[in-house]
Amino acid sequence: MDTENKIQEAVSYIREKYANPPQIGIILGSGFSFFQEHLQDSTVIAYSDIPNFPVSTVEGHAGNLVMGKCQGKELCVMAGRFHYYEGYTMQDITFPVRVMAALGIKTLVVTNAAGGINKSYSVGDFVALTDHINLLGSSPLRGKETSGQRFIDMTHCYTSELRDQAIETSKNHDITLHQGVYAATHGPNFETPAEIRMMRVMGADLVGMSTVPEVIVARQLQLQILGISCVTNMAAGVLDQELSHHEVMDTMDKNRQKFVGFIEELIANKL
Ligand SMILES: O=P(O)(O)O[C@H]1O[C@H](CO)[C@@H](O)[C@H]1O
Ligand code: HPA
Repeated sequence: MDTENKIQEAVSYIREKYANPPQIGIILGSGFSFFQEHLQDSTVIAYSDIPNFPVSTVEGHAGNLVMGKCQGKELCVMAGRFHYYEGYTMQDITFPVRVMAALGIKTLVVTNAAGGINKSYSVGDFVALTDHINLLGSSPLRGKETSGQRFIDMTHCYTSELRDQAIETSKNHDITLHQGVYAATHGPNFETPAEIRMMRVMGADLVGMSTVPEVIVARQLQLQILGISCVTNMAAGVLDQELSHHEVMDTMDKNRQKFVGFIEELIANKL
């Protein structure tokens, strides 16, 4: 079956469960899954039930597509994302973005947990992405079968109006929101201090193991894109301490309330 038919199969299944077309898609990063509880009149659909969907294998990624309302808007929330390091292909991990676009979203909010490379950042800060560096070694648009345009422009990938609105909104909340460049690495091992020094020279402010494939496909589909990272730890070698997924989850847990107020206001007024 080709990609377009697979997308239509998934869309039909989701529409049977929840008829209202979503306006906004949100991908929740590691530890962000709690946000699904903030949707009203929601329908939770397990990824394992959706035709052609991959399933989550990472702690902190629930593995549900949650359709529902938030601040009067219709949302499609991915509580759990897919990473290249889980062994999926680039096409697999970005398939849900194609499905959300086919369901009708016009805006995609991509969140993630990331390591802070920029030494002016602190653990618990948030960052609105201005750009990214793809160190994954591949693109989700690679392949003989082209689903959509192949040579897409990446100059204005992250929508500046959405970023400006996020910065404005952050002023009403007890959060620090920087602007920065996200470097995506293959993972799943964390980086070495030497790799982090290299990424700093390249111009990266943050590092993580996701987001970029989803953003490339969202850009191909001409969605408006807002990328928000939580600095869950300082990147390897910045501090004299080892990194762990436990620390990543712990930081997200401590900062979840701040994030909810901020994102809800953004959804209500700006997205
Ligand atoms: O990017 P998200 O999914 O938020 O998760 C980040 O946190 C995990 C490492 O702790 C990695 O999967 C990294 O990419
Ligand atoms: N490196 C890569 N991915 C991450 C990190 C990190 O330091 N923190 C959270 N996700």
